[in-house]
Amino acid sequence: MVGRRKRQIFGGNMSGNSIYLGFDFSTQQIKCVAIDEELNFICEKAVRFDTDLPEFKTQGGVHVHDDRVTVTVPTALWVKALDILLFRLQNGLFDFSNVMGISGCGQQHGSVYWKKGSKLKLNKLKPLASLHDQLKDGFSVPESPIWMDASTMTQCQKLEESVGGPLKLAEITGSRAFVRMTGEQIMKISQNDPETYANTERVSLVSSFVPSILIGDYAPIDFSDGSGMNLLDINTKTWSKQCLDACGENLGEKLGEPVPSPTVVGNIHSYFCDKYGFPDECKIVAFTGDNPSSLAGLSPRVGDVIVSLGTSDTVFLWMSQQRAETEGHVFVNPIDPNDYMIMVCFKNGSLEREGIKDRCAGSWEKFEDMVKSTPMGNNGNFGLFFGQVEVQPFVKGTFRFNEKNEKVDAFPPDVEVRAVLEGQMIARRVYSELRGMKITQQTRLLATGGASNNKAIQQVMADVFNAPVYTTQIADSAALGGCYRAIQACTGKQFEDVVKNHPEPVCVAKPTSGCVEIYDKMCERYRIIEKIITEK
Ligand SMILES: Nc1ncnc2c1ncn2[C@@H]1O[C@H](COP(=O)(O)OP(=O)(O)O)[C@@H](O)[C@H]1O
Ligand SMILES: O=C(CO)[C@@H](O)[C@H](O)COP(=O)(O)O
Repeated sequence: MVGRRKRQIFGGNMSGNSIYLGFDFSTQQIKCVAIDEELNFICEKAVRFDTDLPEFKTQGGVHVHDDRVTVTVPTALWVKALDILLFRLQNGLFDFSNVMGISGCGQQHGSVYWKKGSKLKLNKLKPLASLHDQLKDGFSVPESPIWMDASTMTQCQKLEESVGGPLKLAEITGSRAFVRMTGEQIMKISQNDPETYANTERVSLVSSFVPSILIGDYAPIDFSDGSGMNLLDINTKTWSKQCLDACGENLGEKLGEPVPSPTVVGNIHSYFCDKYGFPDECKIVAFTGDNPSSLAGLSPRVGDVIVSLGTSDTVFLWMSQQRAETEGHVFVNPIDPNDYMIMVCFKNGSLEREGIKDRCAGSWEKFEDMVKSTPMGNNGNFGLFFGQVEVQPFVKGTFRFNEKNEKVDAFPPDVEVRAVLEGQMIARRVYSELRGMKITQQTRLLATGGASNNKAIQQVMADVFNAPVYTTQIADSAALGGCYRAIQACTGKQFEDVVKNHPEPVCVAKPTSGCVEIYDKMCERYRIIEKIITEK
């Protein structure tokens, strides 16, 4: 929630102030938050892929292919979801006529392949037909590869070799090669299906695909989400020729020029004015990645560390300097392109917790009680749960060790629920520390995402990191970040001025006495266990 939630009803903008919308196209759903320039909350709406769009047959928002490593989303699903979301807002009597700016974000790394001729389709959108009917045949690759995909090991190797190794690639693009990165995904298509690649006139990220529909033309990729592609030189903020050449012929032309994140990319297309009542002058601001957008939506203080618990778990912070590492990622900062954002990402987040909740507890309430009933350190039991191949370590499977460090096949339910939380948070801490994160007396952990209001998760996080956990009332900081960034770019205000009414986060969990000794040792143990399971 932003400011005081004084106007929760649609059409609540009685003052006639300018309204700003923030969209979040994340893994399991799309969301929209509306606020005014003073940051008063107006409304929010969501469309969930599995339940609201069952015809696309997604599970957890995605299609996992038979090989278990290819993971995609039908591009047309996102197109249909956008119309449904706007229709739901309209049906709730939301008045679009004061919307002066829109921005937002998309799940990172996912790519969209526009077929030759699609630019014209975008230009000519007509309000009498749906977006889906007009655009569904506009994609040369109908299933967009997304961040959960792990099918590009060969391409990772090739890209690293082509620039002189993993560290060199990290120096140029902010990350060594990772299977989910967009450059590697594009390389796979250009190698395996050159005809389809040649028939593609534009490659968008999820984050540049949505504003392309909104302006009815190809919208540029922003520097911050562009940093998650292994293609952008984060030092010069231009595409790296070496990387482009390794990934596909004429790739620069298919990507278009990247832009700073706070850039107005065009006015809204008449389709949206005629159908929903947006004003002609409504500006569309470049969208960015969902994690960079959360950085904006949480408006952190120096030293704050953000822990996002969505489908993926990520840990990130704002940095004014960066150093290349083979762990984690450096992105160009979404608010100030001269600064950076440092991040580590874990694929097995909410879906692993949810599976164990279903199997061992039945409800989140029971899950919380079970975690509370077990001691910090779980009496020496340690578990790592990788239902999908993890980002780091690059491993799949379930690994349970008892207090004698013997491998066991199962834990009692209450041990299992604590084990998943401790194993996850310890891995998040170890990798954040490898990436240079330092917890000091001043550090606040700002928790966000679907799982961030779970009391047990908050407490385990506070104990493992030895830092207090804070939340804000709107858990969807990514969509909110879209609103803030829209105000920043549309009004030309400094970001600090935009967020001056941003509500102070509230402390929800403090470290328990004795946590340091327990979890410092468990972090050491994690490193040993990780070696054992990766060597195997
Ligand atoms: N009370 C809860 N405790 C823990 N996790 C929860 C709770 N409520 C929802 N979640 C988790 O939140 C996840 C969705 O988070 P969200 O940030 O909305 O995802 P995304 O943005 O990736 O689509 C779900 O997969 C679910 O497991
Ligand atoms: O791959 C990454 C970040 O590098 C993921 O964090 C995606 O950006 C998906 O985000 P959520 O849907 O889990 O928020």
